[in-house]
Amino acid sequence: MAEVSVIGGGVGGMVSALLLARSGHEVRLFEQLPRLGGKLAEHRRDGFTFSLGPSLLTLPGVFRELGVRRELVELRELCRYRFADGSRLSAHRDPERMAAEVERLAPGQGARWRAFHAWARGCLEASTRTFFAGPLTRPPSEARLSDLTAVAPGRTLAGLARRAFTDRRLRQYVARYATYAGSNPYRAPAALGCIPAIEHDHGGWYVPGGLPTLADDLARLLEEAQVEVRLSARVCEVVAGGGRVRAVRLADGGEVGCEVVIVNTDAAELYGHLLPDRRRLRRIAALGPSSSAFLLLAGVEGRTEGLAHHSILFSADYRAEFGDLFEHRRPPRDPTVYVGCASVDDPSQAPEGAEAWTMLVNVPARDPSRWPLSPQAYRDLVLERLAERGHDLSGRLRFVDLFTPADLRERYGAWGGAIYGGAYSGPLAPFRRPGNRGPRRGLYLVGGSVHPGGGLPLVAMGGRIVADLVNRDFPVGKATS
Ligand SMILES: Cc1cc2nc3c(=O)[nH]c(=O)nc-3n(C[C@H](O)[C@H](O)[C@H](O)COP(=O)(O)OP(=O)(O)OC[C@H]3O[C@@H](n4cnc5c(N)ncnc54)[C@H](O)[C@@H]3O)c2cc1C
Repeated sequence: MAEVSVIGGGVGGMVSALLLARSGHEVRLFEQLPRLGGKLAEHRRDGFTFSLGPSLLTLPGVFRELGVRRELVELRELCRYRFADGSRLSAHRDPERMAAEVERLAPGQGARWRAFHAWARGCLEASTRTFFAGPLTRPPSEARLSDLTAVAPGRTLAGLARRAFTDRRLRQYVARYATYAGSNPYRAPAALGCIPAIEHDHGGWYVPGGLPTLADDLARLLEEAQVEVRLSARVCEVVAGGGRVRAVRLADGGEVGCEVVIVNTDAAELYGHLLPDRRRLRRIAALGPSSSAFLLLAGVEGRTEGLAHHSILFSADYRAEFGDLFEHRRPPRDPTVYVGCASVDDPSQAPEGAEAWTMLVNVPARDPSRWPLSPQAYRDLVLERLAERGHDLSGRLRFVDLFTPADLRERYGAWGGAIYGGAYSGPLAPFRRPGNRGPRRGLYLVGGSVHPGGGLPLVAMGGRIVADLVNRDFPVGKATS
């Protein structure tokens, strides 16, 4: 049995704390904010509720296995896409309906979508046996030689899209999945193309009451497992000596001794401040930050005919958009806009006769004070683009609250406001991100900035990987000195 300190109450931190407490360790979790959940958070105003983070849940089985029993709503339409030429594509969950919809949009491409889906499924199966299965320190026992080729090594996601489809719009649809990892499709590995198989084979889900209620479920499970949760408790140092961790030091001056420290803050925050390590920090910097988000949270008067729960309104030139994001590091002049409206499926999210709209634009992980235009001016640009693409909200806005990269950085300690730590840039990027074991005995990392990556299911899988590592290194029932 070990005394375990978890720094950060995001999903990765909560899952590892839960599993280790269930294994019999003594677990304390320190969260700097007054609530658990990290980026899984909400914003409320005047009867409207908005998610500040996740809006789509995938692979819900990962949470059910932990004991989350909440009823979920499966979305039959995963997302509605609108392309710059005005054409639309409804991404149906059911693969056959999706293939028919692709054929309707672009005759001749339905069969190509089936082939692409079969490839994505193979890639997902290979990734599940290998990449998601463990800490990557040794080949997983289930791995097969063919898994190496199943993930299309050496190809970018945009390259994969070019091979899969001859229609420009469908290439944009595939490339879009890089943004699930905050990355540039023209640099990100093709393996991210497995995400459509996650959505079409396992579904996309909504959590009634809003996705952030999942954090409340996990908090209840932590209480049952007798994890000691300390809120508004910022850790400012990991104390190490003799090659192992010894304690965590709190900003209020207190120190708590422990044999195991699990870091759920960004890896850059660990190596930059909590346990400075310039070499490891340089390695993270070399990845370049993943993208951040600019959110417009709007209380909208009236109901919008035919609005989907999730919509993507694409830009005209994806290459230029990602050039703005990752090369010029400025908010895209012609951004793709995500519109989420949970009140389509859940009336509790907005007052009667109104809608809660979350509009998300990918922006660089950079302080808005260094943008070429102010957040207010960019807000107006986004609303203009939206109006051009068929959603004119003028006269319907009760309010628009903004959430910027500076908020992501200040609230959660996210590196420059990056959502997922380092970007997936280059074919080997997934293997160059920080691993789950730290450079001292008893030090582990979990969460969106480390292996296996960000997004709710992956950070939860990371929590399990880290709990397994700790259980192996500090078996319950054995002295661990
Ligand atoms: C706008 C947006 C949209 C997203 N959409 C989706 C989606 O649709 N689907 C999906 O699956 N995922 C989505 N994600 C990603 C998902 O939210 C994250 O990958 C996941 O929640 C991150 O979990 P984590 O374990 O890395 O912890 P985080 O959420 O990063 O939490 C880390 C915690 O550590 C705390 N902390 C930091 N430093 C300290 C310290 N020194 N002491 C104590 N506590 C500290 C922070 O306050 C925070 O609570 C989205 C994220 C964002 C921002």
